[in-house]
Amino acid sequence: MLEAQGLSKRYGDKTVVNDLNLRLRSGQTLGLLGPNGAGKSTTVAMLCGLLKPDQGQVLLDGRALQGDADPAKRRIGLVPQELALYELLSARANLQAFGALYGLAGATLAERIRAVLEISGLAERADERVANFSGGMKRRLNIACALLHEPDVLIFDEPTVGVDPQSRNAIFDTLELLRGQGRALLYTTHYMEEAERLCDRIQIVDHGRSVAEGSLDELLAKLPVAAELQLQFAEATPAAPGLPDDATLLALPGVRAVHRQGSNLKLGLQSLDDAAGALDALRGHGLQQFSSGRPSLEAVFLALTGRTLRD
Ligand SMILES: Nc1ncnc2c1ncn2[C@@H]1O[C@H](COP(=O)(O)OP(=O)(O)OP(=O)(O)O)[C@@H](O)[C@H]1O
Repeated sequence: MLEAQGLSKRYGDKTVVNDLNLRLRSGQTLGLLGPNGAGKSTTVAMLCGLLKPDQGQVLLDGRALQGDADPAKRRIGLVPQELALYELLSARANLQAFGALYGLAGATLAERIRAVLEISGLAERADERVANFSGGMKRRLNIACALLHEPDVLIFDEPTVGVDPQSRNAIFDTLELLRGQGRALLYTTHYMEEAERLCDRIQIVDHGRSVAEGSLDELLAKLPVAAELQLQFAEATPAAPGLPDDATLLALPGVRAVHRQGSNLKLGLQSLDDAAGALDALRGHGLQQFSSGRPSLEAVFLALTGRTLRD
């Protein structure tokens, strides 16, 4: 539905978005996952026509968007990272103001306000001043504003930053509802757990470039290991008494990678079945706890960029 082709943006001599392609499909959530400063918000601004790309174009159903004044932009809803609300007005008055901006009025606007208050779980607080709302409630109202004009494409720029768990779950429910309605969703985040949980497809960006795109299973299939064993020791692992060195660990059946960080040791395994043998070799030595399972997106990011998402 919404497609970006070869988007690039430079600030001075720094290229912050570099030849980026992406595609949003109806009834699907695409996660744009990358560390702080990867270029996600800049990409979002270009997708919405708020920022002119230096190169590339944005297509909506195959037709190129012509910047900020293009009427087709009405089909796109943006939930910006920065809250854009009138603190001294009530939630309802905020929605009336945003609805008027979209050209909604009268009974249509009243019905849309009722519907989005319901979706965002704010119906009972509709007539309270926004200044009295928690951070999570403000976020939910921010989302409600973007839903007023029933856009086909919805873009969420890190909507859960600084949000309490209850509001975060309400936001996730809203995303699932919108996806079920056949809308195309883009969700930017630097929380890989959110990308894993919410997104049908995930595009990993780093330094403005797309480094991988696919479903979670497709991305995990890029890894040389199919499972991980994580162990925590009482002391930093180089000092733990008698703990085997990397070469010894790599000689164990199915062990393909060893990563040490502080008192944590992580083994990449060919299969989950190899976890028991590796664990036997590591018992004692001050082992405090362990867990095993399939690798996370973090492992994909590390394998592709040599860094962790939180570096
Ligand atoms: N107007 C601007 N002028 C100069 N540099 C900018 C401007 N806007 C963004 N940048 C730089 O571009 C890079 C990408 O920023 P952007 O906000 O797109 O990243 P992001 O992935 O959204 O990060 P975050 O998760 O922290 O919001 C950063 O290095 C940022 O400092």
